[in-house]
Amino acid sequence: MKVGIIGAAGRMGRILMEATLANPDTELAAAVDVPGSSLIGVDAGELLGRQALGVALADDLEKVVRDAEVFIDFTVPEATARHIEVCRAAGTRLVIGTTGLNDEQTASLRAASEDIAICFAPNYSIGVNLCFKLLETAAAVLGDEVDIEVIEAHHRHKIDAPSGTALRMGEVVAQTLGRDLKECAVYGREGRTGERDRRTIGFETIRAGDIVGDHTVMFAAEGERVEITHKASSRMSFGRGAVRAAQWLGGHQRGLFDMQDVLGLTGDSAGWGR
Ligand SMILES: NC(=O)C1=CN([C@@H]2O[C@H](COP(=O)(O)OP(=O)(O)OC[C@H]3O[C@@H](n4cnc5c(N)ncnc54)[C@H](OP(=O)(O)O)[C@@H]3O)[C@@H](O)[C@H]2O)C=CC1
Ligand SMILES: O=C(O)C1=N[C@H](C(=O)O)C[C@H](O)C1
Repeated sequence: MKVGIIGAAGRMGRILMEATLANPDTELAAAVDVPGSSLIGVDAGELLGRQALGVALADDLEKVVRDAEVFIDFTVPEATARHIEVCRAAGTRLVIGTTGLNDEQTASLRAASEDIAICFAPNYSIGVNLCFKLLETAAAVLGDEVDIEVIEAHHRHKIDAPSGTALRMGEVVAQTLGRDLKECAVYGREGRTGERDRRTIGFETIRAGDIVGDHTVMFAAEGERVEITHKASSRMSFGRGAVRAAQWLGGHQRGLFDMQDVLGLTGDSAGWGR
């Protein structure tokens, strides 16, 4: 399968190109980064410190959108919003890893999936997607008798908070408990906060050094607590998952999916794909 990478010069872009090259069933067919980048025109192989691959870094998805069967986009929300429209017009499939999309951008993604197949997930690692299922079980068993906090830590370069994964974890728990995350989320605390309301779900964010991505959901009762933790130690865990999603998307013409669909973990809890 011919795969194109958008945001190819970024932290994840480079990993995604390596993951595409390492997979015997995928071929790196295109690479795109931001217009004006000094790396435009450079061969993708050179970007990776390898021999030339014959794929020059393009400055606009529109120029190469027909060179690949599926594109993988890990960039920024404004760029992803445009890439969705370019792929929609060309009929090209899209795997999206970008986090921090606003409601309007998510709605346009949903609309585009009426014409093309899109996979949209805040985290493509197998471990985090397993954690989403474990969280459903924990929330269902522990119910309203516990205080729930989502704690995440990432590298100092991350520009959005809380992480997309933390928000999804909160959504999974809230939905299992019949709560609306928009109404019950508390983002950080400071000053005279008053006693904790048990129906809230708290979020704490750490940004430091080179942390790849840590997430913990704490269910704390009187006398005991349960913590479900995932720690990513390599971005390749996300890269391999996204390339797997790209392959899987090849079997679909249109529709909105997430990594739970790719892994066959789809249950009752709604992901972004439903
Ligand atoms: N779903 C998942 O599993 C994961 C999701 N992510 C998410 O992926 C996104 C990217 O993360 P990361 O790789 O660390 O970030 P980086 O900043 O390292 O990479 C983003 C790349 O996209 C480029 N870019 C910006 N605008 C455009 C544009 N209009 N067209 C093409 N390329 C563009 C940037 O260029 P420049 O820097 O020059 O602006 C940069 O090279 C984030 O939203 C992050 O949260 C990250 C890891 C896992
Ligand atoms: O920006 C990152 O690095 C990551 N972002 C994703 C998120 O926001 O959840 C996934 C992963 O934790 C790494």
